[in-house]
Formats: sequence, C-alpha cells, structure tokens
Amino acid sequence: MRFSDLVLKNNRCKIEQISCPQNDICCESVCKDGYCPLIHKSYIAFANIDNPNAVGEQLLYMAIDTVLYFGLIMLIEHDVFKKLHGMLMRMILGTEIEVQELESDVLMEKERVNSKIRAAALQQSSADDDIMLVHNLIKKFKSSFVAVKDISFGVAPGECFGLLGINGAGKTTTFRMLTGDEIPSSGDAVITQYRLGNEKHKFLAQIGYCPQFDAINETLTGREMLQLFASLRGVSRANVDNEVNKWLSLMGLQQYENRKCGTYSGGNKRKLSTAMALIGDPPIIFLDEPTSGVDPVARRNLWTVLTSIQKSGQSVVLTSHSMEECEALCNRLAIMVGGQFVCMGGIQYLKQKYGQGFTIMVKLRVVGISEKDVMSLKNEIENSFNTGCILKDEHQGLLHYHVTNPNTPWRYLFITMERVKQHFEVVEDYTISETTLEQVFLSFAKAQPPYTSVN
Ligand SMILES: Nc1ncnc2c1ncn2[C@@H]1O[C@H](COP(=O)(O)OP(=O)(O)OP(=O)(O)O)[C@@H](O)[C@H]1O
Repeated sequence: MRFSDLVLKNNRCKIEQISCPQNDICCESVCKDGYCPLIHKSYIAFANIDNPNAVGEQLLYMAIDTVLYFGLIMLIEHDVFKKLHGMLMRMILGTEIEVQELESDVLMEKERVNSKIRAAALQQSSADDDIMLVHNLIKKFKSSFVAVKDISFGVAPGECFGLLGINGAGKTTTFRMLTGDEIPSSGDAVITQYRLGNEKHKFLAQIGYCPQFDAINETLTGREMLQLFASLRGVSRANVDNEVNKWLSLMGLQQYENRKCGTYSGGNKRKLSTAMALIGDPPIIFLDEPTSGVDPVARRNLWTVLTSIQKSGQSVVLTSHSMEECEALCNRLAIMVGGQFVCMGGIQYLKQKYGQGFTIMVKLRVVGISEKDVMSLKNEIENSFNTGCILKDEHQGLLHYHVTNPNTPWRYLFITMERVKQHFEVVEDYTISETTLEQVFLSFAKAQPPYTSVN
C-alpha cells in the first residue's frame, strides 16, 4: 500500500462513516454491520503507519527546545559561559604580570583600598567613605599582552574620578570590566556591600553607564529610549514621564524627542547616551568620553549637570581626552600608561608634584636657521635659568622648556626671555605660562608607544 493511500484511508475513516464494501481499504479489517465505523485517532501520539497525522513527536521536540533554550538563556544571563571562558583563560594565561615600580600616591591608594577590603571582609568596617572600591583589577587578553595591570582605586560619594590615558591605555577595558562586559582575569570591585564577582546583578544595579560607542536602539525615539531606561532603572510608572521630561530638557533634546534615535547627529546621540546613564539617579555613573563630538555650549551644559548631580551625592567615573573637561569636573584623577596607573591625585596636587614651576614655549623661525644657532640658543636659555630649566620636548620648530623652580619671579622670566629674543634671531616668539594638566599628562603619556595593540 502506498503512503498516500494510507493518508487517504485515515482521512476518510475520520470524516465519514461509509458503507463498507469488503474491498474498501478503509474497512479491510474492521467492517461491522455493513458499515465502516468512525475511527478516532489521537493527534497527541507518535506518528505511525496507522496514525500518520499524529504530532506527538513535534510536541516532544517543542518541549525539549523550550527547556533547552530557557536553560541557555539562564546560562547566558548568569554569565556562565563568560565565567568558564574567564577561568579557562586564567588557567591558560595565568595571572602573573609584570608591573613597573609604582609612584608613592598610586601605592598609597592601593594599600588604602586593600586594607578597606580586608576590613570589610572581616566586617570591621563598611566602605562608607568610598562608594566604590576597585582592587587589584587585571585583564589579560594574551599571555604577552595585559590591557589592565593591577589597578586599585576608591571613589567617594559625590566625587568625580577621572581616568586619563592615550588611546589604548586601558580605560575602556577597565570600564568594561566594571560594567560586566568583560570578566576580569583577576581582582574585584565592590559598590557599597555588593561585589562584582559574586553579586553582579546587585552591583550593576548601582551603575549608570555611557559607553564609548552609543548603545542605542535606532528604531526608537529619544523619548521612548529614555522611557525604557527609566523603567529598567526602577522609576515608578507614575514618575517615568516626569523623569524623561527632566532629562530631555537638561540635555537640550526636547526638539528631537519624537525623532528616531538613528537619525540623530553624533553629538545628540552622545547627549542621549549620557541621559540614559543618568536617568533614575544611579549612585555611581561611568562616562566614557561623554562629550566627544558634542558642541562647546552643550559640553558646558553637561558639566553643569554633572557638577549638580555630584552635589546630590552621586559619584562619577569619567574618561576624557579633554584636559579642560578633567580640570572642570574631576576631584581626583589617575593617568594610565600601558594599562597601569602611573600617577594619581587631585589636579592641583599633580600639577605641583609633577609640573611644579613654569613652562616656556619658544617658537623658532622656519627659514634661514642653522643647527648651530639652535644649539647656542638652547645653551643660553639653560644657562640663564641655572636653578633648573629642562628641555621637555622639541617638535615642529617649538622648544618646550620646564623651569623647575616655582619661586622664579615672573619679572625675571620675562626679562630673560626678552633679552634672549633680542640676541637670537632664530627666536620668532615665546610664551610663558604655569604648567598645565596637559603638560603633566604629556610627560607621562610619552612613556607609552602611540599604538599599543595586540593585533
Ligand atoms: N577584546 C579584546 N581583545 C584583545 N585586545 C583588546 C580587546 N579589547 C581591547 N583590547 C586591547 O586592549 C588595549 C586597551 O584598549 P582600551 O579600549 O581599553 O583603550 P582605551 O584607553 O579605552 O583607548 P581609547 O582612548 O582609544 O578609548 C588596546 O591595545 C586594545 O587593542
């Protein structure tokens, strides 16, 4: 009998009660009183020759799929694969790293954090004066490449902590570890009493994060995006609209609120991402270059917003390539070089410690100057400030001197440089200023090659 005949037979047997000629395939064996009785066959059974329409097998597969995919989602949700990957990497790569000798401020902060962590473990103290403690954080991507090298720092309530470093210094990797995107190779972080290592969800619930690249759903409008984030942050349904209106207005996004985010300009996407990090008033906010591509008016506006949220006790961890921004916002900052903190402290402290004194920039004429003229100019400048004058940099016809004695009178500086300018034709112009944060940064950043990559 062909399969199609069987299907026909079963369909007929189900839908009609037919008179029963002996040769009818439907009634071969069950002909009763001249009629073929209706045969009810259950669909909820495994299909076989007599019952090919049964869907038991499919139902079983669907049930197995449900359990399987639900389990898979749970494993992903609880980072089981990431943790396994992390464990495997730790086993393969180890956690031993080479660290350069640490500056005293970095070392002191490390010891302070470690002692707090020890005390918290013994329940002898709460981290009241630090909302977040990061200790001994390491990220190894390859055995030969460590992106973050054993960094430790604490952030106080209401503090803005800045992370500075050239491209590839390890700032974003640090953020990615603290926001759960990367599993640290070693080390941990604590926000209030929640540990990143074993209470990740509670830890992350304390954080607002503006990533370096805007993580927005381009098909939603700005308003919808903020409504979504307000709800995720636990803002009550009755308050969502108030909160969304507040942040749209603070970020100057009202006129774009009903436009799809995908059509926003780069600067407006940054503003929206920052608002998404700030909405719902999380206790600590990570901002990865929040003002890159933002116009100067909006940037200053954001600075005002960030200053006011600090006053209400929220803390900010910020990365930026704008020294002006760091000077305006950060209470403390750390400079990262090659994945490691090379200095740490308040801005004035860093300027005093690493850039004490004055900066003289000498612009040289481009044409008609010889190497000999430049050499004798350098000798003259260095001899004139015999209390200490160091040539820090020389590029594109600019000499950058650091006069190390902070007590040198401004009058002496100007008289000397005027005399030098009169005597050396090679000097086109000069400027004298106090040492800036940028100069402190550059003096450290030079220690890292401009393109550190593992690729
Ligand atoms: N998933 C990864 N796998 C391998 N190497 C990585 C990975 N992510 C980052 N790196 C490397 O780690 C180093 C630090 O990168 P990171 O993005 O943290 O730098 P950054 O300081 O944030 O730089 P930028 O200022 O450009 O944002 C870089 O050399 C980068 O190539």
